[in-house]
Amino acid sequence: MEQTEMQKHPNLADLIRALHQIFANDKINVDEVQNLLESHKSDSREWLKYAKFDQYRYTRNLVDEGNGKFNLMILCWGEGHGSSIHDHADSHCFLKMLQGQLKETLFNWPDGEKKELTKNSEAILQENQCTYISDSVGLHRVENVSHTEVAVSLHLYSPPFDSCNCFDQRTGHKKRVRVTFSSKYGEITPLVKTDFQENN
Ligand SMILES: N[C@@H](CS(=O)O)C(=O)O
Ligand SMILES: [Fe+2]
Repeated sequence: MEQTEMQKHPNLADLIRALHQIFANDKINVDEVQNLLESHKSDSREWLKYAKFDQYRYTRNLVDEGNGKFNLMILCWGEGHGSSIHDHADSHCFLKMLQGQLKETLFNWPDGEKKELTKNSEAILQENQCTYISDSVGLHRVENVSHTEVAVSLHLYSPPFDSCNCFDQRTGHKKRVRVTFSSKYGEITPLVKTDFQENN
């Protein structure tokens, strides 16, 4: 069959349809999802309505609830915004860059009580790149280290979750936090409490 434009570079609507098909199966292939997300080329006209920035912290904006199988969301990172070191509640987590760059630092799970978390690796994620993490890979912190450019990323979590653990780098101490949405389907959600703390 001839390769259509949709198969090579699905637009956001095609991408969401394809994700629904993949996640209708119980067993998912991480490489397949990662390749699909990477094949999508970011077009800000498609996601601008979800991109709600906050002055003080990164925002989470729900795009699609994936038939209960996954949550797809757009995260908006102002200059210098970053997440705490956290896990992903036993879910698969795909992070695809839509605009700008983010620094991802991987940490190992705490090794015993009151010990500093050890860094595993760090990488700068470039526009359209897609990376994957799960609790079996480790913990991470994500930061927009730029002082002049914002960043926007697309995240897919399966199964969806509404809380995860944040970790203190120096002691390894963990704390359960709820994760919430600043907006859903392009509409601001009222009374959103902050969860992850600013790092910078
Ligand atoms: N996992 C984080 C974003 S990131 O730092 O990967 C969240 O869902 O808010
Ligand atoms: Fe994360």
